[in-house]
Amino acid sequence: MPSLEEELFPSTPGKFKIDRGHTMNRQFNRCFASTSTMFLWALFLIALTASYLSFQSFVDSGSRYFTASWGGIQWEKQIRSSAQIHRSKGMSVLVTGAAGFVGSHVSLALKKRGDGVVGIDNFNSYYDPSLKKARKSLLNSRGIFIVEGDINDARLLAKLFDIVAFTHVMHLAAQAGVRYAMENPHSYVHSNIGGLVTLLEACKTANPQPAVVWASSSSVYGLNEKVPFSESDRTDQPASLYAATKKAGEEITHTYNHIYGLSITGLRFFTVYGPFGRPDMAYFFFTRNILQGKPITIFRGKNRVDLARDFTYIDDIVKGCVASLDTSGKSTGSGGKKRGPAPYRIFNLGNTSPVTVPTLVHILERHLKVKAKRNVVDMPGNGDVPFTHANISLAQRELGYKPTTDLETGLKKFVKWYLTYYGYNRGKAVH
Ligand SMILES: O=C(O)[C@H]1O[C@H](OP(=O)(O)OP(=O)(O)OC[C@H]2O[C@@H](n3ccc(=O)[nH]c3=O)[C@H](O)[C@@H]2O)[C@H](O)[C@@H](O)[C@H]1O
Repeated sequence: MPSLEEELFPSTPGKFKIDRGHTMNRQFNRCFASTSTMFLWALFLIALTASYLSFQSFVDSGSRYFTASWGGIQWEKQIRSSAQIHRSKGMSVLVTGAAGFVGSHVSLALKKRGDGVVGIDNFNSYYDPSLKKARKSLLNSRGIFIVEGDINDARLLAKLFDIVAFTHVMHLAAQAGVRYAMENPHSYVHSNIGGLVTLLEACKTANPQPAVVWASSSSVYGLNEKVPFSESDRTDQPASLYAATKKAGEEITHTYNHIYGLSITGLRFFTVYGPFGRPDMAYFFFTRNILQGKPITIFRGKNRVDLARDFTYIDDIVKGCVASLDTSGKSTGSGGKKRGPAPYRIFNLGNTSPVTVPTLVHILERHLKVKAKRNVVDMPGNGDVPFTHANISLAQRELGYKPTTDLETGLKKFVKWYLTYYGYNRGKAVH
């Protein structure tokens, strides 16, 4: 039997030099017995070549069609409408990670006061994407459009800056989570370093350049023992790859500020929690386990010392983010060239009152009215740090940042949201 290739390309040079025997020759002779058959074959080959070439150029010029669902007149219209500013001296902000925890809250706050907001999010499955879709629906209902795409997609970013002259970028897309970095180290490099550079390249090239405010992390303080943590403290002893990529982000943004005149503000968030939060964080999955009657594992530090975090409520973080955007100052570059010095700032956004993990569990038990099944173990060497504590005086001075929600109040709001969102059925959360 002739191969498919032989059937379609009977005149391929070389093919017919091979003597395939009598049967083959008979078929060949039958095929080309008349001129009209040959003509039809020629037409067929021309059509095949033409469609192959046009397919190739389609693939080359539009590989995005195979990887993402963006583009088109309707799509651009939605972006323009979402970016529209509805207050005087308002801004148009590109929010990366807009379907994420902090991203969705910041987007809503900006939109509420009349700023233009366009979101971008890749809706990855690091945690339940249905929660991200729910946040997206909420944002859509307030007139915020979220582009489904990746910050590593330079063509998409260029297109967005083509459509809208964003005045600001609120960069919150990242691979979060301290302990997951041991499982999937490359996802941290991909998002927190590769994605950041791709985004900064787009920002530096944009004309006008936007001011960039982005999420660093309290984890950059790593093994620093001087408390409370101040922005001028050592940050060269990260305890996890997550922390290392955030620290790298601070250095990378510095170079873009230095070379291209991008206005940069890095925000070191301290364990942010609240409604619509991240299910990979302890307060969130402790709640789920307590309601489901499952045990929770509480890590304990050296010499049986409790671990503590400067838990910071989402609304306080949002105020810090918005104030950072408002005070960011302008980028000075254009056409990829620096025209003068631009601001480079780093702020702690914490709560300034660390609470131990066992206390966090007590508060949850009280709000949930269910007793936790505790399993206390020594802190594994998984990237955790024993405590965090923010000095926020710089943010207070420069941004007017003043957190107002303590853990007791914040967790009460979280639990209320959790029970409304997931439901509560005799100790079983419905997921
Ligand atoms: O501020 C940040 O920059 C980071 O904050 C957050 O990290 P963390 O402060 O580590 O929060 P989270 O995981 O909720 O653990 C809280 C506490 O529970 C303890 N913990 C945790 C898990 C467990 O099973 N048991 C336990 O005791 C654990 O040892 C810890 O003491 C963000 O996730 C991270 O993305 C980053 O933004």
